[in-house]
Amino acid sequence: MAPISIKRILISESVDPCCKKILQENGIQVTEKQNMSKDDLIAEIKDYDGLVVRSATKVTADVINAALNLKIIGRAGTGVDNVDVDAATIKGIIVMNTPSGNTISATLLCTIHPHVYVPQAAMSMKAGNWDRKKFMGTELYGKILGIVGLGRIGKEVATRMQSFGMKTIGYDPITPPEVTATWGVEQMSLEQLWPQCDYITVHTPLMPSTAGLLNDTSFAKCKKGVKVVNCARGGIIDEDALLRALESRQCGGAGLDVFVEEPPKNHALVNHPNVISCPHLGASTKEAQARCGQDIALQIVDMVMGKSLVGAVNAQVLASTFTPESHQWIKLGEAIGACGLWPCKLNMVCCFYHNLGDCLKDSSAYMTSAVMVGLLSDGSQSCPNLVNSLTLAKESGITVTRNHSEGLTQGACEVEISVNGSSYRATGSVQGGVPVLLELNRSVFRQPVSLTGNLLFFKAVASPPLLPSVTGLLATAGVEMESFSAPAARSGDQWYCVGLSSLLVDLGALKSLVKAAAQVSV
Ligand SMILES: NC(=O)c1ccc[n+]([C@@H]2O[C@H](COP(=O)([O-])OP(=O)(O)OC[C@H]3O[C@@H](n4cnc5c(N)ncnc54)[C@H](O)[C@@H]3O)[C@@H](O)[C@H]2O)c1
Ligand SMILES: O=C(O)[C@H](O)COP(=O)(O)O
Repeated sequence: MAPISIKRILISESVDPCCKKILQENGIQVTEKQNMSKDDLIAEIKDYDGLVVRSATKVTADVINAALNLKIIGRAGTGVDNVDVDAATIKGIIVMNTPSGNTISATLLCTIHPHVYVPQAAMSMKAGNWDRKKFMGTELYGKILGIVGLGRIGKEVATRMQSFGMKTIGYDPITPPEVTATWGVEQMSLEQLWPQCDYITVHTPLMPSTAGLLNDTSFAKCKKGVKVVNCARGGIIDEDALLRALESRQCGGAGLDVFVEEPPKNHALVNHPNVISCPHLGASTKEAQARCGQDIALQIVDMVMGKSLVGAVNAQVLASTFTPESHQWIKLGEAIGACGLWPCKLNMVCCFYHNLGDCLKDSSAYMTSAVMVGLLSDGSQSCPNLVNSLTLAKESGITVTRNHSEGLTQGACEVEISVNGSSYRATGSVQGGVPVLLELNRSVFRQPVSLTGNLLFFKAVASPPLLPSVTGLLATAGVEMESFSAPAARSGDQWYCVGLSSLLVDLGALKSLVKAAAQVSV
């Protein structure tokens, strides 16, 4: 990827000092200013190329639009729900997080469970009491824990709670049941899960599909006295419904680290005797903060040097494609009303899913090879946000099957996408930190194709004059061919990939030579 010039960064929250140090050592000026009001931030942000935040800074569209030079928003932590990712993407601003930095700390907090009333007992003793009857707890041994969201934290919570003798069941729309079975979590539908649980803990991001996941209706399906934990994001458990359930004793207790409004103005939940709460402390350990601070600084430095783009939850992808059925060239960017810029979310793959899903479904447009490119660029197991992308894909009616089976080359991932009854398949892997495409719709490339830069994919009948014809055509369009990746097979319809100096303004120029085409800028 091309280097990005970042000269000045604003850190607007308490981020570990190593972050500032690493950035400065790499020639970036750093200003730290905490507790800014929205207006202060809007006035301040104008001068910076980068912004580093935690969860308290609300990086709204107003802030983003006031930023004249902003190129990167770094989240030293996991959740990016405080950043308007769409607004950033539309302005071409990369949003990146450090998704693994605080996993263990967050896990720690939610496993310190309200099974005994330790905080209340401690307060009572500080008040000079010795009350051994009041604080009767319950064992975890033999109890059933329902884990909603089986990603990084969900997995760590499961394995720890199993060590207390709990049976762990769960639900996740993306992490496959056979995967969670290997770490002892039996998956089932939420309908089946609610009535079985003695405890429920949620570990999903806050998204429209997870807001109010536990609500009046789901509480009613739970065992009387169920205990719940929310160390993920305020609002995943509906706060009003939780209060009602606590008051009716349908819910026997809650452990809350996060709130819809932080700090909460309404203290009804915090003050409830069966609630243990913390002021969003899931990531508040020295180790987690050091990791997140270091990770975000190094990720930014790597991006500035053009080495790699790690942790980006959005990426600017310009793509267009050709629909062979209608024999019409369409620019999908325009189809989704974004002038060729895909307003993607949670990795470029997600833009294909989330924003294109409806477009593809409704227009029965040809599923683009670009989709697969997007997938493969995130296709490695190391891609932390893939699960979220896949969630959104599913919501858009696109089925994605990922296969890391033994039949594949070491470390390779095969992706099959079904939409509108058609399937498309690609195989790729990550080599030297760079995602590569190995095979596209049965065209096996002679050399792995690096999925970086401006790429044109096209399907054409293999023939010796193809390369000179394409080169000539590109030259006429004022675009240089920087690389050419051909398939191993030399006959029939094959997929090719060409690295371009810039994307073609109009893919239609290729119409006379190719049967299908798509271009992306990664
Ligand atoms: N309290 C804290 O300080 C703290 C610290 C770290 C993370 N968090 C929060 O925890 C969340 C989870 O973190 P993670 O690192 O485990 O993320 P993750 O991306 O590894 O896992 C999230 C999981 O949720 C699943 N999911 C998405 N939609 C779902 C749905 N509708 N139902 C069930 N599952 C669904 C995803 O498929 C994924 O497996 C973060 O998004 C963040 O908001 C809080
Ligand atoms: O999503 C996260 O990483 C956690 O909620 C931590 O947020 P914080 O960095 O504001 O503590």
